[in-house]
Amino acid sequence: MESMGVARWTSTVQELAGALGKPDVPARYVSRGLHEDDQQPAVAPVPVIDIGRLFNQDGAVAADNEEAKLRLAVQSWGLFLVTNHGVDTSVMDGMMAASREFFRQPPEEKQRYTNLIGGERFQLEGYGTDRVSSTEQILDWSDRLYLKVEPEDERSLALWPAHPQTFRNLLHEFTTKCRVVKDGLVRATARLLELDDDYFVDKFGEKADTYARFSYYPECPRPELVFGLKPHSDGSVLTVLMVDDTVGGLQILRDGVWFDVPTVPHTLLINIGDQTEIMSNGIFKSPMHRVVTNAKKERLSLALFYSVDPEREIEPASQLVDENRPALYRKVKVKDYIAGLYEHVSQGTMVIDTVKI
Ligand SMILES: O=C(O)CCC(=O)C(=O)O
Ligand SMILES: [Fe+2]
Repeated sequence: MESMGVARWTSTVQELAGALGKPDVPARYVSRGLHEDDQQPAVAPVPVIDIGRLFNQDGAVAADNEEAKLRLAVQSWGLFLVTNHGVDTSVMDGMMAASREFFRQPPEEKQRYTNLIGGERFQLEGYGTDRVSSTEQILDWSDRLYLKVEPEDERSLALWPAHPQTFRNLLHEFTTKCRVVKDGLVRATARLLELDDDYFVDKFGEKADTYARFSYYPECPRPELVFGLKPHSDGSVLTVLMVDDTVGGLQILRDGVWFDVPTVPHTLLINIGDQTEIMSNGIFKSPMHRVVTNAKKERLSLALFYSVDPEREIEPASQLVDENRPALYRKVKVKDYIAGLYEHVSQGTMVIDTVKI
């Protein structure tokens, strides 16, 4: 479908934003009505967890306290901030600066990493816009650089920016440190569910894949009409997110109300993904979130999506299923789930609904 000329959308949002001389946006980007929900959202009081303490089982009292915060976080918002995470501030700042520099390059430089094969067939990895499957699809006000970072031997280094020169090393360093954060968090999550500590670590498998998504949100002349990213939940087990600390935009839905997610320099944001919701049999929910646009400032984020080996199947943990709480999700192959996710995201629907029993 996307290879049909009619569905193609070759201009990136950045080019479009740069070319716009008047305060308007093409109709294809308009995804909400004027004044639909124009009340200033409250800031979500999401927990801030010191994971140095959480992971340190020797300091039992301190760890208990952090574990209580984690329990609260995953049972309420499904999203939390982490400090003391072991990723050097120089790596975080360097990675953000290098990504900004990548997106600031002229279009022809970035096109060397294009996500369109032969100029038209969409592939997951590379630089460009999201997949455009039909002319009816409402588009998001963001460009992306999407790269597989794990397994390391499956990296397509040709699509990793060579400029700035620091980019590749920083991304390698960042993902190496974030892997430790992810492993510790899935162990802590398993403990909360009274599963073996390594329950999720083992589920991931040797061929588990991790994708990095750099999102670039240009200034948008009509932020009240256009989303940087439409409401969605992540298809991952969990997502580690590093956001611009100078401009907000991420919002989270709770009980039908949208809240701003706070930004705190040098923290990482963690959100639970659909694969955890399925494996925890719905005890932990994958939160709906979205990104709003900003009229005056560009914004950047980097998400790492941690997923189970695509060839494996996931289902609710048998320990979490009994006659009082039957399985709420059916077994699904991860590869099929993720393929469904891309389809649903482009149509603005929820893939998790397709596996609910
Ligand atoms: O840019 C952000 O803050 C969030 C990005 C996000 O939700 C995603 O990439 O799935
Ligand atoms: Fe997301």
